[in-house]
Amino acid sequence: MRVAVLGAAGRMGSTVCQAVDAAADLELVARVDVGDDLAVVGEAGADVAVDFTVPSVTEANVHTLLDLGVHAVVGTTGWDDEALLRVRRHLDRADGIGVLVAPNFALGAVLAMAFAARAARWFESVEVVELHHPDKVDAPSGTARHTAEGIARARRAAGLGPVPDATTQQLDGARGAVVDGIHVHAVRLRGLVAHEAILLGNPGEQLTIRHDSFDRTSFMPGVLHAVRSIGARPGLTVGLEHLLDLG
Ligand SMILES: NC(=O)C1=CN([C@@H]2O[C@H](COP(=O)(O)OP(=O)(O)OC[C@H]3O[C@@H](n4cnc5c(N)ncnc54)[C@H](O)[C@@H]3O)[C@@H](O)[C@H]2O)C=CC1
Ligand SMILES: O=C(O)C1=N[C@H](C(=O)O)C[C@H](O)C1
Repeated sequence: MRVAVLGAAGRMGSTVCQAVDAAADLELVARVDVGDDLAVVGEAGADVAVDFTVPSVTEANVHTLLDLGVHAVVGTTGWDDEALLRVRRHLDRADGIGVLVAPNFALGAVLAMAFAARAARWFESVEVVELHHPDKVDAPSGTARHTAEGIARARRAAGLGPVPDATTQQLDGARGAVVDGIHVHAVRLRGLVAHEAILLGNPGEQLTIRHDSFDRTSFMPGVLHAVRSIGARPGLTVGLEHLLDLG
């Protein structure tokens, strides 16, 4: 299988290039970074392109890949419902092509999100705290947004109301961002890579579900699994959980 990497000079892109290079069944045929023409992906005969670029360009990259007939595995964050809908519509005209948009490829992070959604219906309170390196450009993390959305969906399905919160006075931002009714807090600290804690509370007890990526190699098994699987999954898939039978 022939693989192109977009954002190849970045922290994630360079790690993906190493992982693809080291995989006997994959061939790295194009390394693309800022200023390069995406046409090289088609010229190199790539079957799949992996995108770890920046939120401001990732959607345009995916549309170009679809025009080139190349499957896409996207780890870049910053996607909203409108952008996903535009890709879905484009896919209607791109027969047999698959696109995966996944906010986190670490298997432990995907499991943490699944566990949190499973636990959510049994707890009155829940908040999400994400902690990252300070070079990250978006907040809250894509993972935290996806986590909060999964929790909110599970709470709605169980008929739970809003989380309790008596706050009537606050400094702006003191209670974090609110994603689908769930409070999400973002920490940026030198030395960190990517971490998330989901705090679930009931009278007299707390459950904490925590995941830590200490190194970007943690994302590689999930990325390679997606690269190998996406060709058999036409259309748009959001979240690696759907490729791991956890969705
Ligand atoms: N889904 C997941 O498991 C993970 C997702 N991420 C996300 O991946 C993205 C990248 O993260 P990092 O590698 O840490 O960032 P980074 O800043 O180290 O790398 C981004 C790279 O994209 C390049 N780039 C910018 N515009 C481009 C364009 N138009 N075409 C091609 N390349 C372009 C930059 O020059 C840079 O080399 C972020 O959105 C981050 O949140 C990060 C880690 C894991
Ligand atoms: O920017 C990062 O580093 C990460 N971004 C993703 C996110 O926003 O969720 C995944 C992981 O947390 C690392």
